[in-house]
Amino acid sequence: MTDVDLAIIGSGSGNSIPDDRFDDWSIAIFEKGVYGGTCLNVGCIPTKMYVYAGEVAETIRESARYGIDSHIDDVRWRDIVTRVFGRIDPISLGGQQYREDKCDNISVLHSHVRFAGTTDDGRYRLLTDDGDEVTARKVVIAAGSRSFIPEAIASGSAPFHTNEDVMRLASLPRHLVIVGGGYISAEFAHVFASLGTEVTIIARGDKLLRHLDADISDRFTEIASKRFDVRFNASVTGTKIGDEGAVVVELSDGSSVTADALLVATGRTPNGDGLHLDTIGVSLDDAGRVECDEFGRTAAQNVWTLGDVSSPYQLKHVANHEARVVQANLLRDFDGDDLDKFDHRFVPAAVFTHPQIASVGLTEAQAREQGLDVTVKVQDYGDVAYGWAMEDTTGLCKIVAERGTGRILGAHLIGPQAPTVIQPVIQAMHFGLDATSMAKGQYWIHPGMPEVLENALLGLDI
Ligand SMILES: Cc1cc2nc3c(=O)[nH]c(=O)nc-3n(C[C@H](O)[C@H](O)[C@H](O)COP(=O)(O)OP(=O)(O)OC[C@H]3O[C@@H](n4cnc5c(N)ncnc54)[C@H](O)[C@@H]3O)c2cc1C
Ligand SMILES: NC(=O)c1ccc[n+]([C@@H]2O[C@H](COP(=O)([O-])OP(=O)(O)OC[C@H]3O[C@@H](n4cnc5c(N)ncnc54)[C@H](O)[C@@H]3O)[C@@H](O)[C@H]2O)c1
Repeated sequence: MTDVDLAIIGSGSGNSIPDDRFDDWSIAIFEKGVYGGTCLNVGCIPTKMYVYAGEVAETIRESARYGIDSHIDDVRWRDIVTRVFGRIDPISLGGQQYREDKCDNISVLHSHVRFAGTTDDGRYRLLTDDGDEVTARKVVIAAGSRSFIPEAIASGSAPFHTNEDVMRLASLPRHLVIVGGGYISAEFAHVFASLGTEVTIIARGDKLLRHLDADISDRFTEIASKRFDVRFNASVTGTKIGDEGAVVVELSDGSSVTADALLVATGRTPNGDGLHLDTIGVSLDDAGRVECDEFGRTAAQNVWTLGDVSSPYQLKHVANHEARVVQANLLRDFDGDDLDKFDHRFVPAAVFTHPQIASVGLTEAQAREQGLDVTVKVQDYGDVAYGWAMEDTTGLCKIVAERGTGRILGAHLIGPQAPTVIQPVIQAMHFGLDATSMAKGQYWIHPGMPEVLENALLGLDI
């Protein structure tokens, strides 16, 4: 049995907690999977490397519009896979080796771990599947989330993929069917279609990216419906293996889709259910998240949590922010009155599909539901100089603000570089800058794409 000052469950954002302020703490990091967690290995980073390859392919395809004739000779899938993971795998391994070989105060245990109550002197008992027992004075639960697989697919006979393995397929599928109409679906549909795969999306509702502002989800749904075969209002009732190993996905309307591969992108389940949290008096909420307060404290003394396992926002920038808060709080008293708080006021998000999408704050519908006096301006990308130069016909920027005060309530963009273009609005909201001051109180580089923001702000009826 080993005794440590701090146990960290999960090497994603949890791995960023031990810095030099913790050099005299003994620390155990538990990781049952690949070191570095979801974002690095099977999430944000590799997906965006594929998205970039997809963007290059799309640029070539669209080049004739600008008087440049070009064509794609070949898509070397194996080389794309090698480029992506040839860069990522060494980073994961390097991070693991740094903790194992260079941090004398840290041990890494490569196993699933769970709680087993407390010792007589109040230390937390942690048992690994490998048979190790560790006791800890403080614990950080940073165990992330996993793909949710609908029962009809889990119990079907056809093989399926998730984000864990779809980026390492042996060859580029000719036809990919994706179940789900959210983030992961929108990003992978773009990637695979760009590289030449025929894509079918199975969506439960009548729109894609339904959680976004209606103008954005409507626009994306319209664009995606032209690019992919989208089956709306359809659920999967079963799967089977067809001729020559094909995947057959059976739908609630009696139809079926036959493809080479099936990708499941139907949300992510927090991993708190595998931790035996009842043994330390910590509960999961109705969504399966580890319950905590705004400081990251669970109901158990000196047990903290952060990221996908407990957060309503399954986003890396949120997990990282929460890790910084918990890191600062670990160095203080659990019951102190000087703890840092999670700041979830204006959490931005982006979907790296085509066109790119970014949003922050309230949708127009949410602002109206709150009874606010709302003013809205939708500005087309094509009406500002750079969007016009690109001959953009689909991009839009929507700003939602409060009439009278000019308080910015939300911003929603679909169009080239939307996740970059939106950043000044995120900053304005965080620092309390109103729409008029933001529009008129600074220069906007002409003819830069952020002029789409300037014009939207100026167009508000405040
Ligand atoms: C395909 C995809 C693309 C994404 N793209 C983006 C993006 O572009 N931008 C963005 O902001 N977010 C993105 N996300 C979300 C982002 O990856 C997550 O929000 C983030 O990685 C969560 O970090 P975390 O530290 O909470 O969990 P993780 O990084 O998942 O780390 C948790 C770790 O805990 C380990 N673990 C779990 N249970 C145990 C246990 N009992 N014992 C031992 N180890 C355990 C797991 O193996 C895992 O490695 C994406 C997610 C996916 C799936
Ligand atoms: N760019 C990014 O920041 C990024 C990219 C990818 C993933 N992520 C994170 O990962 C999370 C998970 O992504 P996701 O796309 O899996 O989830 P999601 O919540 O974005 O979308 C899930 C989709 O699956 C559908 N669905 C849910 N249950 C279903 C069922 N039983 N049968 C059929 N359809 C069902 C939903 O209606 C929805 O369309 C996201 O919520 C996001 O937080 C972020």
